[in-house]
Amino acid sequence: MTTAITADGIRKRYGDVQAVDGVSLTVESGEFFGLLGPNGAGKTTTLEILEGIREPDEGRVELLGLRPWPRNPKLLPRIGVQFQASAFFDRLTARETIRTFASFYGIGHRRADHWLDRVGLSESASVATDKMSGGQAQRLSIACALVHDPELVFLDEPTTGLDPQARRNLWDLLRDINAEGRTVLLTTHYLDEAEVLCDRVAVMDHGKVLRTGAPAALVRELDDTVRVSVESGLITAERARELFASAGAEVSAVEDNGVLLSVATRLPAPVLSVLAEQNALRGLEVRGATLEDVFLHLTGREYRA
Ligand SMILES: Nc1ncnc2c1ncn2[C@@H]1O[C@H](COP(=O)(O)OP(=O)(O)OP(=O)(O)O)[C@@H](O)[C@H]1O
Repeated sequence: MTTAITADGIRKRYGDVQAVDGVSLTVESGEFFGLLGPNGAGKTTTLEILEGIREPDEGRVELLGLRPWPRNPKLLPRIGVQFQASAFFDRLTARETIRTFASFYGIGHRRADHWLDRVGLSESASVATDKMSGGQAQRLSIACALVHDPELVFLDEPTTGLDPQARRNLWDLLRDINAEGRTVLLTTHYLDEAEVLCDRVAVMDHGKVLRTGAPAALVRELDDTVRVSVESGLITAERARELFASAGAEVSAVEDNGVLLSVATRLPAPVLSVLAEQNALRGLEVRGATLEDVFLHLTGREYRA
């Protein structure tokens, strides 16, 4: 495998805020890689530095073996950067927009229209960009990033604000783009999105990468904790702790957030017996660890997108 992106010790400060604080990562060619973290974690700043549109205070970046900063004209045809939908010209239609982007690369109308079709916008080609739905605008912005067939694609929170169906449709499109051999680097604050799409993720918080790995591997490192939850109000957390202790049920946490009483344990059977004896099983859910638990474990706090 060849390396598509290398970042070594990148840092960026805005006034008092250390937005990126020593990020190093490597993305292999063909990988679907996610920068994952809550709002303000430093994902967008990291992405902009990787893309070569923002200069880091420190550190070194290589894309496809080349330095992206200062702007490198040899690199531009090989990378695709998704702009936020708000950057479109309001009065242009979807077709005029993609043809405009295509013209920057000397690409003709046929190829531009092909990309409209690829993202499912052929039928909305005559709609002005300011009249498009959020999902349509996101798909158009992705088509504009891909119109010159780049081998490396950067996407900044491509599904934010979309309804669940529109998100799933976009996931299919992103998977196809990657399956064609393109390297994809995306930022997201959705844990489920990272879990479903990414070969590997870098979990970020406060400008640092806390851990990098395949989502499933990060979850496995947690040693298979299972979360058992029931409706809140059936039994207090304090009483539950006492009963688990006297029944010899090993639990690592019992929390009540007012909606659910959740128990983290590696052995769910005795926990379930205790709850059953107390007639406290209403709303029962048992689930294995997820990336949410990985974040909790790495930062000591609940994930808030
Ligand atoms: N141009 C800027 N000037 C000053 N501070 C900034 C600027 N851009 C970002 N920041 C700050 O830097 C930190 C990291 O922001 P960044 O946008 O990189 O994070 P993020 O993880 O992408 O968050 P979000 O999901 O909200 O976009 C935040 O505290 C943010 O307020």
